[in-house]
Amino acid sequence: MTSKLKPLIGPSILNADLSRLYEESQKLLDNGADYLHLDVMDGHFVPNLTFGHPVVKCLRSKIHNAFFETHMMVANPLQWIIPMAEAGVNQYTFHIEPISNVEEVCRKIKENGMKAGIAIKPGTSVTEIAKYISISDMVLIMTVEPGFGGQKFMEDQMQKVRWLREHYPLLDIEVDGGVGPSTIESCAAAGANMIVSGTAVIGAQDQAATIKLLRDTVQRAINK
Ligand SMILES: O=C(CO)[C@H](O)[C@H](O)COP(=O)(O)O
Ligand SMILES: [Fe+2]
Repeated sequence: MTSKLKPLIGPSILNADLSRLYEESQKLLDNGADYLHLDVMDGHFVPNLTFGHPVVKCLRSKIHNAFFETHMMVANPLQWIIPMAEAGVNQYTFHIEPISNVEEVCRKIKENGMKAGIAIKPGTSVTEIAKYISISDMVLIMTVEPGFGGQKFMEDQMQKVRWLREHYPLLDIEVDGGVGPSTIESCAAAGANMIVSGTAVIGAQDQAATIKLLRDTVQRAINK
């Protein structure tokens, strides 16, 4: 069967040496990353703080061509759309849990030239997000509680990925949290095609080989 689904690997720089954000990001791209997953936390939606649009803008000034996804773990996603678009973000992925205006947020993201990704935490049902698929470009199923890198992969979230893939054969489905060589088979078999991997890629002896392994595993599952 031919399919338009592509395996895409987007390393997260959350657990990298952020004093060397540009060097670490460029190294990931040189080692085969398809996009960069930039974790933005506001200390409200999640109990942690990372960085915001000023830092993304600085990174964009040094890396011109790569696809930037910001994973917005923020209480008010509407607030940061214009600053992130101006900073050069390509895809703005936000959580539906804290808001009731998902349609408005998706519309504004697109009006500002970005793709709209919608995300759910482990405790949120997949049916909650399914109603917004037609107005979004991608769905992110979190496989850890958002807030910190280096946590254990939650296998029970794969039922959501399976359900989505069954109902939406060509949807871009992303998984994020605890994903690496030991958990990629499960993600790929369930139907995820966009793979965020932080600790496993950043800490790998051979980043290029690890990224390739993740991509090849997803490609094999797509080919089945
Ligand atoms: O959104 C996140 C945490 O909220 C990160 O993207 C995620 O945790 C990636 O890091 P790791 O692969 O180390 O789990
Ligand atoms: Fe993330």
